[in-house]
Amino acid sequence: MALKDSGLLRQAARVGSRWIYADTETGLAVTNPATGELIGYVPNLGAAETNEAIKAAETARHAWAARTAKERSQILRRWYELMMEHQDDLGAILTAEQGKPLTEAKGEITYGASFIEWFAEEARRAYGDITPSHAPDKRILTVKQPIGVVAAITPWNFPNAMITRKAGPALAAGCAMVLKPASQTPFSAIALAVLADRAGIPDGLFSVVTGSASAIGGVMTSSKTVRKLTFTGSTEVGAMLYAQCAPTIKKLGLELGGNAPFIVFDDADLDAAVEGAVIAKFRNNGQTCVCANRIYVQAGVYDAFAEKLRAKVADLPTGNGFDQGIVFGPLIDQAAVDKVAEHVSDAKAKGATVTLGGKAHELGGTFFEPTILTGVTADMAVATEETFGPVAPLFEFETEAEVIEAANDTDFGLASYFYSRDLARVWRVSEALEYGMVGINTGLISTAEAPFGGVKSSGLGREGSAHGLDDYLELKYLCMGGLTPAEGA
Ligand SMILES: NC(=O)C1=CN([C@@H]2O[C@H](COP(=O)(O)OP(=O)(O)OC[C@H]3O[C@@H](n4cnc5c(N)ncnc54)[C@H](OP(=O)(O)O)[C@@H]3O)[C@@H](O)[C@H]2O)C=CC1
Ligand SMILES: O=C(O)CCCC(=O)O
Repeated sequence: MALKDSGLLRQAARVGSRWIYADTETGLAVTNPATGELIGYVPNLGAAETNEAIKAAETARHAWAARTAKERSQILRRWYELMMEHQDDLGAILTAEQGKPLTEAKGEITYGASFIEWFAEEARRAYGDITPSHAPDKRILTVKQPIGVVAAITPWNFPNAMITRKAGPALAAGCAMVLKPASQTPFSAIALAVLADRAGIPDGLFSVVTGSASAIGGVMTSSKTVRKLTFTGSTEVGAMLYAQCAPTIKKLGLELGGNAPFIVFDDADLDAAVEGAVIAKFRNNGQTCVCANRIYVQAGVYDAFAEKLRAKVADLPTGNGFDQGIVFGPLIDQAAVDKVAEHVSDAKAKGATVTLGGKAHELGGTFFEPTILTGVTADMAVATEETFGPVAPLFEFETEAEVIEAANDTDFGLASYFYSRDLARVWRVSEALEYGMVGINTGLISTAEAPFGGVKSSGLGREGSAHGLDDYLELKYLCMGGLTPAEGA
């Protein structure tokens, strides 16, 4: 891969103060999902190296937390600037290992960098407070302190931004982080560690350990030194990690699966709803936890919406993410293709109609045709399971009450969306949806300024926004006694 700065593609893991290089015999191969070509190797590390990284983090964190918030802020700011300076190379590495089109990959770098920028600013705002006291000789103070060593496990769908959304607040708060990136996309994480070094982030403060998920995760979850685990990925693995963390009573941040409803009411601006559905459904080829998974359209506009969406999506090209103008890249792997194909065939078998796509793409590999299904009903797998692929299932509904009940009838509660121009309905529906996030007349809700997170099986905690910093801080209450009341009081 031709990069402007070839040092960013490093076939090595960052463990404490050292880089451990991969060899081709024992290393893990990383391939391009669009072509199957080998990109390189990362070391296959396990328990010993994870312990080493945790120890280094525990050592590094004290001096880091003792710096002024402004000093931490300036170093994080430098990290952000380096990410932006190297946006082209970081985008190219991301497209090579993840598959998303280059423009979208560079967009993810801007998005990822924005978390470092935001938390560089928030570092200086970890305010405590003073509460009116219950006794004349006492004062009640609250201070916020860094939680300590944080372990992070991140997925392949956003190989940059899901890391910075965690590392930004952790380091801003004064914590140290040990990260295990997804095995399919480790080079984006490693490039971040290279830039962290260049930005002056001290040794041990941000380790990237590649290798066996169960060995690394086992040490992270059982370590008494690790005080918080932050994870983005499947609900199944998240629940397992939650259980593994129980004996050491860690704080947990879990960003898990979703089953987002996208509701179009009769009174919606239909063209805007179609634009929003394209973004909410097909961003990253349907491989995000906030992707619209169920599209509910009111009976009066169902046919018109279905046709407008079909016409719009039919024009969007699929191919290698490095080719000009591509909108849909490959899916991450064959398992993803199989799941998408299963959901389509299950829906067809139960009576749905395929109005666009519906099968593996003629390009072969892990490419799948963007697909639209009409006549979809609640008994189909697409209604209850996250497809994580480019399938838009359109359900028809009659009343607001009916669609709210259907939208909430799921174990998940991450993102939801609806389109309406009726102000009273906007409030009613916003309040009735049992979700952590609601997009109202928009299909794109993600930004560093907003609290990202879910309820129910979609997880715990919030990332981004001012609340995102609090997830890496502990509240400490200071009760100051023995204060002599003023004479005569
Ligand atoms: N909420 C979200 O954003 C995401 C949701 N998903 C959902 O999950 C499905 C499966 O995707 P998948 O990539 O397998 O997601 P996983 O949850 O398996 O992977 C996410 C991360 O967890 C790690 N991991 C896996 N098993 C363990 C373990 N036993 N202990 C510690 N860490 C572990 C993975 O490591 P490794 O890569 O080494 O296996 C990866 O870093 C998708 O189809 C989608 O539905 C997937 C990705 C993101
Ligand atoms: O899929 C995810 O895990 C996160 C979605 C990306 C975003 O919108 O921030």
